Amino acid sequence: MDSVRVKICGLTRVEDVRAAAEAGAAYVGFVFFPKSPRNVSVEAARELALEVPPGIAKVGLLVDPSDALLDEIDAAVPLDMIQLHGRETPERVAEVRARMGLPVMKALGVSSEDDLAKVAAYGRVADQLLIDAKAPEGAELPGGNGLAFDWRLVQGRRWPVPWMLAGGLTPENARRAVAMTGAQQLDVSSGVEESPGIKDAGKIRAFIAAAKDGEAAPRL
Ligand SMILES: O=C(O)c1ccccc1NCC(=O)[C@H](O)[C@H](O)COP(=O)(O)O
Repeated sequence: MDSVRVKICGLTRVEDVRAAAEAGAAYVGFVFFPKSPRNVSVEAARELALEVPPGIAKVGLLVDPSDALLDEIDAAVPLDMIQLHGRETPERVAEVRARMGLPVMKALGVSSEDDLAKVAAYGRVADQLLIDAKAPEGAELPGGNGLAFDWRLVQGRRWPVPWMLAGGLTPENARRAVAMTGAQQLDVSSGVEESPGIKDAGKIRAFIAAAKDGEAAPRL
């Protein structure tokens, strides 16, 4: 079995990019969402992206982006993947994918079985799915809230494309998350922070070690 792959999302500092790379992250994420404490400007994202060693995928996270913003990012930031974390329709996912010429990961917020009905439609247009906890009603942020959903909802499920588990993951629960859901990819943001937008190198290391260890654990 391949090793579990981890995405460290919401990086804002060069030292955090280095910590993620040294710890063995497979993906790093940059958030373009002004209301987020993890928001980075296009210029800052470019600087951070240039620090990422080859072999680690650089993901740009956007929420219902305009074409103008996509074009600005495309011109300046060397990304490998786009993550769409808003209310993008399957048609818009396909448009963004074509416009950027990059693979797209579509985030789906989950709180009940009904939310998983969208998997088939998005699986036809997205390259990957990010299965995250649904943001609470009225929340400022559509993701990065440190909330988990009931992992039993994804146990034993077959997926049309590769997927990542997200939402409320921490160094303490990452091993169990892998063992329980069979996820081969985990995405984390607030669970490896010392404060919003500021990552903790020790937590990043502990998270990635726990995620990889989960693979060897008996399935729960
Ligand atoms: O992290 C943010 O600030 C953010 C803002 C707007 C949309 C999405 C955002 N984060 C999404 C992520 O990819 C997170 O890693 C994912 O939701 C899990 O977050 P957490 O529960 O904090 O680990």
